[in-house]
Parts: sequence; structure tokens; C-alpha cells
Amino acid sequence: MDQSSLRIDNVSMTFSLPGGNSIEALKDVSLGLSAGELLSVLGPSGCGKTTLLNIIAGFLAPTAGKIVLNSHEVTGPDPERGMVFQRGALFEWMSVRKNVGFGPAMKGVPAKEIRSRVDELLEIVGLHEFGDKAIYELSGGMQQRVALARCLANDPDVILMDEPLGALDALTREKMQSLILKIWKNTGKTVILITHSVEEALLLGQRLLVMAPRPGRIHKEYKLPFAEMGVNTDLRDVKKHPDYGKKREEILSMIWEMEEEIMGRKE
Ligand SMILES: Nc1ncnc2c1ncn2[C@@H]1O[C@H](COP(=O)(O)OP(=O)(O)OP(=O)(O)O)[C@@H](O)[C@H]1O
Repeated sequence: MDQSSLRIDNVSMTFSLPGGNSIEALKDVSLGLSAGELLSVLGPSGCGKTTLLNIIAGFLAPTAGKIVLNSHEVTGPDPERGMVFQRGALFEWMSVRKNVGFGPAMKGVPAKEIRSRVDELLEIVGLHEFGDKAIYELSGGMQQRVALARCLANDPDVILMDEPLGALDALTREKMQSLILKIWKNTGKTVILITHSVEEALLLGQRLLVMAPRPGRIHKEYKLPFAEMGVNTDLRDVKKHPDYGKKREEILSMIWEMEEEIMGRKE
């Protein structure tokens, strides 16, 4: 594996609960990602997706194992790992420009340099005419474009996304999926994206991880061609690929079975 790789090394996370009980949110999760890979993560509620992302982000320390990025161990948050949340992580009262330029401004990058970087990023995410608007004036889709641009402004090695499109309507979501693919291809960033949508995980995962709960673990991994296809092709056409439908059914049944088990309807 190359230098700029991400390694999840036997990571376990046990949460202690009041009353002496505990939850194994993750058990012995191991995975390696090369620079520039795009990974989507799916799984029933409670299988540890967000916990895993938070550990990679450095917001949580695992109870066992470690995360290694570019040959050093992750011990806390760092701009080398950027996060895009479902919503609510922007500064509502600030302009789009101020939000996107926030990271570089904190680092003391000169104003002129920030301005040109922000212009470039707003162009990439299709918001060049909205730089002076306040966040609360924008639609949900536009706000997620700002969140993406703000993350890119820090030039992270790894972009972590927790259900970034979960709050958007279907059409906006589809446009954003295309945008994420373009950004991934053009920037060469490593991207990890959590989603509850099987379709989205198929389209936005060069590699797709299905996780299982109790304890949270990797259940199955797929290597898929659809993300590469979607960079230059309409996503609706990608969905017509016969393999796409097959994989969709397979994964839906897999997750359905896990959920049945969780609900105790299956022996
Ligand atoms: N801070 C915490 N304290 C106690 N238990 C926690 C904590 N955070 C997560 N858990 C538990 O760990 C397990 C995994 O949670 P996590 O949020 O990572 O799952 P998820 O797959 O992201 O779920 P969802 O799809 O519903 O967002 C769940 O059983 C959850 O209740």
C-alpha cells in the first residue's frame, strides 16, 4: 500500500452504558484504502457506521485498534481529514464565501489567496453567483454544496461524509451524487461516504462495504464499476446497467435479512 493510504487496523469500540451493560458498536474492523479510492458504507441502523467515521475523523478514540493515515496514527481531528455532515454544520449567519474560506482563514492564509481559492471552489460546486448570500438564504442542496466546498478548502487527504445527501429531495440528491463523483475524480481525494440508500452506495462506491450489527462489523465488500461509469455518464443510464439491478437486489435482500434478525422475526 502506498504512503498516502488509510488503514483501519483491528478497530473495536465498546460503549459502556449506565447500569453496567455495554454495546459493542464495532468489533475488529480492519480495512485498507489507497489514496484516491471511493468507499461507500451501508448497513442497518446501529451497525456502527457513524461510530467508524467518527473514529477515522478523530472525534472518538477506539477502545482497541488504530487508524493510520499517511504512516502516522490518528489521535484527534485534523484538517487532513475533512467531514461533511448531513446538515447543520455551517455558520448560518456568515456568507457563503466566509464559510468556504473559514478553514484557510483560521490557518492564516493571506486574504487574497483565500479569495481566489474560494472563487475556484464556488465555481466547482456551481455556486459562483451565490458567494455573498448568507447560508440561511440557500436551499438544502445549495447548503450541501457549500459544505463540500468548505471541506475542499482545507485540501484534506480524506473526505468523510455522513449521510451528506440524506436530507435532500430526490432530484437534488441525484445532481449532488453526480457532483460528488466529479469532485472525487477531479481532485483524486480519498472519500468515505455513509448512506442509508442502497442505490446511492452502488453509485458512489468504487468499493462498497456492507456492515452488520451486534457487534458492528464488516459483513461483505464489493468492488464496483458504477462510480467510474457515473463520472461521464448520466446516473440514470448507469442504473440501467444489468449488473446494477442485480447488485441492488442482492444487497437489499442482505440488509432486509439483517433487519429481520434485529427485529427478532427470524430464528
Ligand atoms: N455515545 C454512545 N454511547 C452509547 N452507545 C452508543 C454511542 N454512540 C453509538 N452508540 C451505539 O453504538 C451502536 C452503533 O451506533 P452508530 O450510530 O455508529 O450506528 P449507525 O450504523 O451509524 O446507525 P444509524 O444508521 O442509525 O445512524 C448503536 O447501538 C448505538 O446505540
